[in-house]
Order: sequence, then C-alpha cells, then structure tokens
Amino acid sequence: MATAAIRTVGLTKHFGKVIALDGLDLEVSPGEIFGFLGPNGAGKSTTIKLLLGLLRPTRGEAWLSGISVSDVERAHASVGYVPGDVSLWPNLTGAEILALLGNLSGNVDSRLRDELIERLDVDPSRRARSYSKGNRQKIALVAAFMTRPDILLLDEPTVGLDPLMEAEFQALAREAAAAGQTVFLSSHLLDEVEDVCGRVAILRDGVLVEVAALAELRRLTATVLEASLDGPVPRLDDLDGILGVEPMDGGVRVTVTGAPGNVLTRLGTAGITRLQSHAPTLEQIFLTYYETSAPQRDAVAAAHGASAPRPVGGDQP
Ligand SMILES: Nc1ncnc2c1ncn2[C@@H]1O[C@H](COP(=O)(O)OP(=O)(O)OP(=O)(O)O)[C@@H](O)[C@H]1O
Repeated sequence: MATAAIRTVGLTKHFGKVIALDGLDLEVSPGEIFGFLGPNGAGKSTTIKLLLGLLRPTRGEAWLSGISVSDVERAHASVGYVPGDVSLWPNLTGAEILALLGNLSGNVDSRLRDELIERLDVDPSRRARSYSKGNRQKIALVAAFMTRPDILLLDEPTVGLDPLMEAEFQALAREAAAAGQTVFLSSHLLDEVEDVCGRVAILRDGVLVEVAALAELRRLTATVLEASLDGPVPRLDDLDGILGVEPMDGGVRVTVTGAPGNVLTRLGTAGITRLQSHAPTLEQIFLTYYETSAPQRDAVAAAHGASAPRPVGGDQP
C-alpha cells in the first residue's frame, strides 16, 4: 500500500485544562482533496499546527509522507501551508514577499507563480499593509502552491475570497490533486468543501465525529424548507424523514432528509405564499442530525442505505 500522505495516530493536544484535540486517528492518501470540517474551536487549526510541528503533541504521533512531523526539516521539505490568519510583512510588496518566501523554500516554479497571481487576480506591486484579508489570503495561496509541494495544508483558505475567487481556488486544488498533490482543506462550512473534496472528516470539540465520502454525507444530510403559509401549519412530524419542525413568523421551518415531496404536498394544503429551500450549514447538520437521538438517527441512515455516523455524545443506545 502506498505511504499515506498524512497519518495521525492518537494525536492529542491539551492547553492546560482545554483538550483542543483528543486522540485523532486519520489517514489521507496521496492525491486526495480531504476536507477537515468543524465548527469554530473544534481543533482544526491545532491539528494543522501539530502537522507542521508548530505545536508539540501532548500524546500521539503524526507523519507527512511517512516522515514523523517531529523531524521538522525533512517533514517540511515538500509542504505548502496557508495559516488561518495570514499575516504578511506590512512594508513589503506582494512580489517582495513571494520572493522572500521563495528564497526560503527554493524550487519555485516562476511560471506557475505568475499564473497563480493572474488567476487569483492579486496585484503584487502593492505593499502588504494595503491588502484586504482576501488579498493577504491570495498571496499566501500563491506562496503555498508555487513550489508544487506534495502536501498542501490549508487552514480555511477561502475565508475573505469572493465566490469567483473561491471557484478559482477550487480549480487550483483540483489541478493539484490531479497532479498527485494532496490537499488538506479545513473549513467550518460544508458548502465550501462539498464541491471539491472526495472525503471529509468532521471534528467537534477535539473529537473526530466522522470520516465519510462526500456522497455519503450528502445522502445523510437534510434540506431545510422555510415556508410562509396562508393557513395554519399542518401536522408534519408524522411524515418520513422529518428531523425538525419549528414555527416561524407566518409559517414553518422544516428540516427533512431525502426527497421533500411529501412535505411540500402537505404544506400545499395550507397555501404556500413563499418558499425557500437551502442546504443546512455544518452547524445545522450537527444540531439536527448529530444531536438527533440515536435510534432516530439510525433509522434515517438505514432509510438512506448508509451507515449511521458515530454518535457524538454519550447517547449511545
Ligand atoms: N494556544 C492556545 N492556548 C489555549 N487554548 C488554545 C490555544 N489554541 C487553541 N486553543 C483552544 O483549543 C480549542 C481548539 O482551537 P482551534 O483553534 O484548533 O479550533 P479551530 O477548529 O481551528 O477553530 P476556528 O475555526 O475558530 O479557528 C479551542 O477551545 C481553543 O480555544
């Protein structure tokens, strides 16, 4: 079997009494785009800093391409990194910063660097102090990709990018993966990673909740319908796949897994005046799915022909 691009065994980090990461076991293959999802404070940045050797683990081990991350020099030889909060030297221009970082890492592909600058639409002649968060992010992305590293560790890289640039970033990630590079992408939004990642890990309070193929997760996730109604809200909780029903001003918000046709038919009897439907955010998935009682969750999973995610808390049957 090929050496994993990223491997962690029992990786744990305590900050005093705070358990930022608790026994993470993970394996990411070369050429994968792997989403690392979790709400704020879940432990994503801590994991990435442990992988970079910027933090020492309390327990456990991690390897990049088979090299222990404690061997910082060797493990870093082919890693690109975008931190969660990009700070750049304020008095240097984007071009000067890229030259500086390029000198540190060596082997910059200058044609690729220029292409990245153009595709991400950032002006390298400006001083970093005048850059918006999005522009700082873009310079960090150019720096991470321009050496064609084997592994890209990207901590919420699209925060601050507009949708067009987010799409460009996704194209870059796909091209990197097609060339055999591994992209490890953290995010607190499922939307941001679902188009581009093959597999995702979900982290919560430092604990790995689930590793799933995106297709499986999508089957398990719900649709949120918000309907304004003419008449009183009809009964909905007896319908298949209902995970939640909440009253709204002049209507109702329904969370449903699978096809929502039966819900729409029932709502139609009360006269729908306005209807909005959206995919749940990661937070909502946690709230509606992972906090659903275990028997209900298992029933939902079985109905969709997939295995149920492991429960988060102590609610095992
Ligand atoms: N240096 C530190 N000292 C003390 N606690 C810390 C430190 N770094 C992180 N933590 C705590 O560890 C937990 C995990 O934080 P981490 O930054 O890894 O989460 P995250 O998933 O990256 O969240 P975010 O999306 O908000 O950055 C949080 O409770 C955080 O407050």
